Amino acid sequence: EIYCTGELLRQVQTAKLFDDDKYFVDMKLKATPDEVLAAFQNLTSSSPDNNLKPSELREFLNTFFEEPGKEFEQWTPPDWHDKPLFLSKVSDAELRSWAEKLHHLWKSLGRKIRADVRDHPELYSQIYTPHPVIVPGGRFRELYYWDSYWVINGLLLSEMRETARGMIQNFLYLIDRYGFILNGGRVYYERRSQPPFLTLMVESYYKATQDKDFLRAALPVLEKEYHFWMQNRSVAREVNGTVHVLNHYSVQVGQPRPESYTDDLELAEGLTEGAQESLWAELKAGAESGWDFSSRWFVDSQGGNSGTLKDTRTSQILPVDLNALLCRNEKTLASFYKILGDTAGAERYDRALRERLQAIEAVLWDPQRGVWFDYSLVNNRSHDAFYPSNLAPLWAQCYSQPAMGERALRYLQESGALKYPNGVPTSLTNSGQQWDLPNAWPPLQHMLIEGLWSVSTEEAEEVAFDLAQRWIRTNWLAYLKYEAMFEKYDVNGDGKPGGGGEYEVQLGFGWTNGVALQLLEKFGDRLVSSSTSLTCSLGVGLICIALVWLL
Ligand SMILES: OC[C@H]1O[C@H](O[C@H]2O[C@H](CO)[C@@H](O)[C@H](O)[C@H]2O)[C@H](O)[C@@H](O)[C@@H]1O
Repeated sequence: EIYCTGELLRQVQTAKLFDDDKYFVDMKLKATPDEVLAAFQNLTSSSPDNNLKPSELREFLNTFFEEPGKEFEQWTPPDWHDKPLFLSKVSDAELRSWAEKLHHLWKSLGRKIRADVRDHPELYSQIYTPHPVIVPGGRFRELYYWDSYWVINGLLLSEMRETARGMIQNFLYLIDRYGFILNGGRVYYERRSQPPFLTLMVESYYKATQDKDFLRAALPVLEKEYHFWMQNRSVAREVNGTVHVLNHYSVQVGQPRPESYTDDLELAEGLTEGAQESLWAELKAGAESGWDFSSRWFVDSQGGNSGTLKDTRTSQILPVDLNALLCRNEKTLASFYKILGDTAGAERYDRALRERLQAIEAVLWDPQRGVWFDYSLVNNRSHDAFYPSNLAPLWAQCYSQPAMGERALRYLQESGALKYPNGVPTSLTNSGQQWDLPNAWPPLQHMLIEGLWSVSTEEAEEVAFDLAQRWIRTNWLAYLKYEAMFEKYDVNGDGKPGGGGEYEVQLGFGWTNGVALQLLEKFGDRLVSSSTSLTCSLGVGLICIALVWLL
């Protein structure tokens, strides 16, 4: 009550005292929850209809709440240092100096939670975690689960191993406490997770440090998270007499999201109570997917993949990327057991991996189109729209025949998604939602580029490099214009931040910086900052060389 549900939350949010509903639920209490609720009850019982006027609510908040941000103390990552080695891999001088600036940004995104949050958790929506974190930035003041994978990879390139290790330890702590990892570090995120990337964070850390003791300590906790997904987020499907188990996002909480309360309330206006509850649960499942929100989760009355936000049915879709991610988790867990010499453990996850592969190929792989599609449980058929997530099995290396990789490349080339100057859009549908055209998101670009690179043919590697070049160029151009990094970008225009959805585009930005650093490190010997040279990289060859020479 107060931060997640109840009358106080309802009255404050519907009075729209702040531009963003997240503001109120991030405020700190000045008195105990009981005292605050009793004072509220007192006031409302003496007001007409038990409703306070906006001015009374404002006064009430001034008395009992502090502005957001009081939960952190000043902190600079102690392992930050000038000139990490990877910078020397970036040949283009302008990109190298920009990479240095990105490396500096970790200092402004670092947060340490005050001990008072640990000692008086009832006064905060912030959840205490023992180690400092790198946050996404802007309105996202707290840690976020899947964002942290790209942040940690960036930190490891920046040689900030202590900070990366601390972030992983926070997640292990959250699993011990909740049985799974929350969407983000606030009490209002307590009932949902996000794409399960912790095992891969540990893999990145292990690759950088070879620390077997850390791996040994983490492994039982990683297994616990894996079981959470298998026990609470799985569905069985029979195909040709064989039962396959696949995973989906699902949250059984039929109330508006506290941090976007009025959006959810307004969207559900006019629906029956049951339909409202089910829509709110589906929106929360959408948030759990990390793709909040997208036409990808729309299921219309005919069972097709069109509609509006009101048609969100996330739990009714078996998503390609979630299953590819779990497949990669299974492979990685098996490899951890092998490293630690535990053959039985390795065999357990090798078996899970074999079963996953069969399930993905039976239910999600489309042999005609040569790619993987999300599967709808509403009418037991695929949703064949384009999403970069359709190629996630490449990134996870979760497919049985090398030819499938080449076919998926062909699918991508024929999809129309490669025609945009700044990267691959999240979908080809402009729904006004932020996980749709024209937005392109850093994690999706990175997974696609890595996936194509892993196909290992010259053609696939060239497409991967070309996408990396386009992405770096748009990030860099936007940085030149705004001196900022954004959570998402527009696939059109010259360095244009993304838009749409329920909040303003945010600056900072954790995963964007992590992805840019990874691409700069991987392709640093070839990436260029100027558009003349970009045309060269796009294959205009000799004419281009002559042009550069003339200029
Ligand atoms: O407040 C609205 C929603 O905001 C978050 O989602 C978006 O930002 C996250 C942090 O960068 C990112 O992980 C997610 O993919 C974005 O869509 C939050 O995670 C949602 O739960 C929340 O409802």
